[in-house]
Amino acid sequence: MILVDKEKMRAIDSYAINVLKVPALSLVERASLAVLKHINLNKFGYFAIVVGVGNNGADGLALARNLLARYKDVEIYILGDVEKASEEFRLNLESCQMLCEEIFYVQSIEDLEEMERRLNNVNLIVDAIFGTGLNRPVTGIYATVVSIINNVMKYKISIDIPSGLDASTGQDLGEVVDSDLIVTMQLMKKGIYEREIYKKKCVIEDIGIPQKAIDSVLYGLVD
Ligand SMILES: NC(=O)C1=CN([C@@H]2O[C@H](COP(=O)(O)OP(=O)(O)OC[C@H]3O[C@@H](n4cnc5c(N)ncnc54)[C@H](O)[C@@H]3O)[C@@H](O)[C@H]2O)[C@H](O)CC1
Ligand SMILES: [K+]
Repeated sequence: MILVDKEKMRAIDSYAINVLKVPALSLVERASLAVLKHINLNKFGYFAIVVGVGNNGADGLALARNLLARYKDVEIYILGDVEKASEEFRLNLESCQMLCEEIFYVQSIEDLEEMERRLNNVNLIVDAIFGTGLNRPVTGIYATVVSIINNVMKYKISIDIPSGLDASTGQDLGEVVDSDLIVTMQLMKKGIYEREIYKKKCVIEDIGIPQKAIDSVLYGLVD
């Protein structure tokens, strides 16, 4: 099994997008559908999607859009400054705004209290806060939200990486989302594989990153 650290994964993503011209939006969409296929829509109907403002969050918003497309009940919780959001995040947020009434920008203590209250009513929580972009300890409102998510007994899915885990070292950068399932994109991350508690609940999904991107970055194979 190929194992990559976050630097290598980000280099592969970048090669696919910038050299092989794979649209980033396509990768985000494929990531969202890769998670959707692991959700039993006959069993789960009321979702909380918790997003950061990077592309992990974009994956989460694309998943929210696909659930809303099926008239599922979705609440979206946004952490961070949307002004700093990625293009793929912004495009998916625009569509979610047309489909979803329940979009919450979590910034204050009152917002956190409301979130904690509302999470008791959903039956599946999606963690799309941080992926391979996590680059420092999780603190402040992010840490509080991870704790809120971990304290509510609901089925949880983490997109790509359980938020709080360093995808390269496997180090907990603060409290880590204690998800029931981790759907990691394209390649197994070293930080997951080296921690049995995460490895045993992680599935790998192909999101259409060309093998040529992987071979070029990992083995230097170029035409
Ligand atoms: N890159 C691609 O083509 C694809 C990526 N996918 C998904 O995107 C994430 C990586 O996205 P990125 O925007 O680089 O970073 P994150 O979304 O993981 O992080 C968001 C943002 O958060 C900031 N940040 C980092 N650490 C902290 C912290 N401790 N506290 C607060 N904020 C923090 C930092 O600025 C980051 O930029 C990848 O995991 C995939 O889920 C697609 O799946 C496929 C295409
Ligand atoms: K995540």
